[in-house]
Amino acid sequence: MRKHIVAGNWKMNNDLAQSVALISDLKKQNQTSDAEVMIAPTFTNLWHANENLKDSTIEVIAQNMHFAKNGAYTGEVSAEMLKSLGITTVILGHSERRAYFNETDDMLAKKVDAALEHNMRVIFCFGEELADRQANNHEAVVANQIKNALFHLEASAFEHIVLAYEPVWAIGTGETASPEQAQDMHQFIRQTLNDKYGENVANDMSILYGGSVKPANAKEIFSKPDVDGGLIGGAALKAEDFYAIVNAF
Ligand SMILES: O=C(CO)COP(=O)(O)O
Repeated sequence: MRKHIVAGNWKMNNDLAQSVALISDLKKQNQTSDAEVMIAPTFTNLWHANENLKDSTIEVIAQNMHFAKNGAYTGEVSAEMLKSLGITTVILGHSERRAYFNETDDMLAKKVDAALEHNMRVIFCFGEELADRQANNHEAVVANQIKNALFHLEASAFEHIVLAYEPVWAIGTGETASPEQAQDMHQFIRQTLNDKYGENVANDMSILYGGSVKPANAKEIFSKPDVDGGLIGGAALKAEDFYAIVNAF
């Protein structure tokens, strides 16, 4: 079902003490919007974060996982391991994973399959680079990222998927897509889903925008009809800023 979602991606930030402090600050915030709220701490902080937020309205989610059940994959974490902590949602395909850790569409398709096999929800990220947009190729790039990793799935699988459009040129740069650019792309994404799976899948899909969302610009971005929420990086590291965004709906 389509809903408002605001998810904080902590990336590789916050050691244990900082994470404990931020969670304590988050618990003091007041939510006035209907958004579903999530935070994605590092693997090392998942257990305590989840224990601390069990009775709260904040869901603790993972930033990544491997596609295999277990085995000789040094440094990796599986769906079963996440689920053993009570984590049932995972971010997959973030542009930093694609750029710095060579994650390909094929690999992401396997990760999506593994997450769904374990009854997990996936926040699937994609987005074009600056050169793609300058070459007016952004829609084709995004359509391919979605098709290559997700279009082998049956329509029913999309109930467990949230999409996150994050233009690479807007991540951590302070430069956001304009609300109109976000809306245009989100509409295109919904149309792409419609063409393949029909109206129900397209209309029910929650599509998040990510890339320099801040308290000052969240309201305008979230006011667009095809923007269902945000994936927040830098501004998710301060409880007040994060909740200003959560409450921007
Ligand atoms: O990559 C992002 C969230 O996943 C966005 O990061 P920033 O909000 O820091 O630009």
